[in-house]
Amino acid sequence: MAETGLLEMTGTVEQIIFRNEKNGYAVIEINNGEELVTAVGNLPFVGAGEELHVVGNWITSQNYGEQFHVEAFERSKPANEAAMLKYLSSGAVKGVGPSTAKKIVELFGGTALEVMENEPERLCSVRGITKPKAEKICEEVKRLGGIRQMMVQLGGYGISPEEAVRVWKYYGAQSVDRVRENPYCLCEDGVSIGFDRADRIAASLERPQDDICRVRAGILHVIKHNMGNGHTCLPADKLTSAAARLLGVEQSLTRDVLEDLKADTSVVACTFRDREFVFLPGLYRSEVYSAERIKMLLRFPAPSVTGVDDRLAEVEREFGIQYAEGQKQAVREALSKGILILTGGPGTGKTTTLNAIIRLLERSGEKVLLAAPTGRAAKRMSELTGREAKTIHRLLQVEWDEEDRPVFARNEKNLLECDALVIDELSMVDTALFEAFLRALPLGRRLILVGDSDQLPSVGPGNVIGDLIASGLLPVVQLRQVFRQSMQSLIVRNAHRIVSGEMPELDIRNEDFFFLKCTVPANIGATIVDLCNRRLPESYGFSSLTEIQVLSPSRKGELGTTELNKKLQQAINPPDGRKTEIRVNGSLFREGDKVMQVRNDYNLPWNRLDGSVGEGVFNGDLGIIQSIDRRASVITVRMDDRIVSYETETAAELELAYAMTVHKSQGNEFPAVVMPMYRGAPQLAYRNLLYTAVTRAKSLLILVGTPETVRSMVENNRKTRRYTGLAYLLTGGGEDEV
Ligand SMILES: Nc1ncnc2c1ncn2[C@@H]1O[C@H](COP(=O)(O)OP(=O)(O)OP(=O)(O)O)[C@@H](O)[C@H]1O
Repeated sequence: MAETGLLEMTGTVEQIIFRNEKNGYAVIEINNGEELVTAVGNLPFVGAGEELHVVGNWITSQNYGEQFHVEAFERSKPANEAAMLKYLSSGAVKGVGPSTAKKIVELFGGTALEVMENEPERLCSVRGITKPKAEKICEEVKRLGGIRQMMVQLGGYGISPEEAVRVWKYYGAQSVDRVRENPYCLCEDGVSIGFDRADRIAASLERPQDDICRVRAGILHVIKHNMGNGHTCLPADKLTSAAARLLGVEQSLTRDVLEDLKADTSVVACTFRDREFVFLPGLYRSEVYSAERIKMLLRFPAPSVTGVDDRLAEVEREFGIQYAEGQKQAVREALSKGILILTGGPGTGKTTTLNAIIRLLERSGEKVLLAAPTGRAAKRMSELTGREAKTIHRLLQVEWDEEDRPVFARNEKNLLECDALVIDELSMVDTALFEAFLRALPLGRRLILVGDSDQLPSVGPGNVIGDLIASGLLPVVQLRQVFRQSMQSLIVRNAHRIVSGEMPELDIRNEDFFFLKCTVPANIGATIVDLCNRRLPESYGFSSLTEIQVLSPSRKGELGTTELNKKLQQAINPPDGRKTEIRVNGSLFREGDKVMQVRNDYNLPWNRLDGSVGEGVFNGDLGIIQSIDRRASVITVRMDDRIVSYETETAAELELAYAMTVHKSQGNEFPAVVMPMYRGAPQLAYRNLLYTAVTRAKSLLILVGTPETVRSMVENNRKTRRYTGLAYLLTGGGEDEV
């Protein structure tokens, strides 16, 4: 069982010190006959009294000293009467408490488990155990036995105990049979073991390459993989050829199997302009719903507000501002039409325009709701409009089902109570979220969508803002004029140059945009670290932790966020005997580190310093690690005025955040941004990415690297092409469901 370099040990589990029920992580004490050993690792369903054979390594914990880190384990039933009593008293078998355990072991000794499993009627001789109770106990023991056996058997296929728990939840007692029959059942959404691993298991079972189950799973894998890249669908020809390449089979076979997938509605196909596109059913329904709902909103618009020009003149006087013609046009459209898309680059006055729109709508008695896709964007919207703005999820009163999928309490049956809904940062809204708020918006209400269509598209699948504009069906006002006040900023001027394909000015030395030429990657990294750790705090007074943000196009490589984070952590928050550290999923966290939440977790509880409590931490939320409790594996993070505790499982949602990818930075703004400019992955060297990075900086932007990299990004106008259906479905361009 042991692999090279690993140690083995056998003993009885004395007690469970800590256990995470969800992922099986546990801290236990093992008596190996000589001493009590603390062991940590993935030990699902392990109970006190069980005999364990563990394989792993000794590790030294700063707080707890030597611990045995378990990589793998095997278990056997409690070996003697004492172990049996310990096992049954521990509550491992539901319905059996310590006093019942004592009575059972007194009667049946070391054979208690066999009796419980095979002769439940004999249990009735124990006082207090009725026949139905005995049957229940028997079922529970069988279930536990089944889980153990399943874990051992699936372990033989390289499936970890944690993954085996997911398989069990999905397939129950049939788990092993299902995997043997069709290893690709592991790719189902609820199990989520990747296609590659399922394929290796299938190969070990000598399943042929052209096995239909394999081809089906391969096609679905290609679609899901592309969804991860933002597509909601794929052209059928591209899909079948990519799947054929992946699987090493003829395209004629993937074409045939695609027909089967269509026939049993595992996928949906649609023809747009003579080309067939393939969707997963959920995304197809989502785009169709959104297109139909938009058409309905256009057909049943909100009532027009009259006399806009006079009212606007009043607002101009109040705000002490002269609105430009484009802005006036936007206000007129917003008040006279049911839907408006307001778009424009930085400093073109979108927010200033929005403020007039909100003021005028409120004056005519409309109730206006404001929302944005991320917590940060909502916060910024609140600050700039002086009104409450929520995340879209919060607005729709999200809850999460067992599979962690969002379920919105606000929907077509429980509509939003408002006259107008304003959504900011539309470029970050993906297909599913767009559908969600359209479902909750009553007909006859106003919808104002604001965003910059040149920003990077949403992380999730879809190209909502692009498709809505491209459809030509909705009123769009594009603001182009940059106001003098904003023009003073070289960041804004250069952002506009970049978006129109011109080289930004790199030689100006006394404004807010600097370019530091550096041609060797190691020097670029060192310069960035020095800027963040010393030069910018000294010269500008920026805080390294909270005000300076390093952005990089990529996670990988010498100048990717992973490497930069290590270097920045070492410089800004170096190891210190007084600071506790912990390693989670290979990442080292230390007290005082800057971290980021990397996915939306609406159930994560927090408390404020003023004692108020709530839940929900969002993708992109930044914080500082306040304390680390290694024994309980808890990391406590302060995010603005909220304190959030992460346990081992949720800590996987944290990453170091001295550096973050440009994609992750969307919707955020930082006082100072520093970014490497060095040739990297060509698919990440493009104009929108540079534009998005530059527009994240409020007061200072420093690019470090080669002008050639800047040039190649500016010149590469490869708009990230996304295959989506919304624009076609809106224009009804001859779509035809197959
Ligand atoms: N009509 C106007 N006259 C004078 N100044 C204006 C006008 N409209 C906007 N501004 C000023 O231009 C600057 C940028 O405006 P605003 O913040 O509304 O732009 P934005 O498009 O929302 O920018 P960003 O996308 O960067 O947030 C602000 O300082 C604002 O006061």
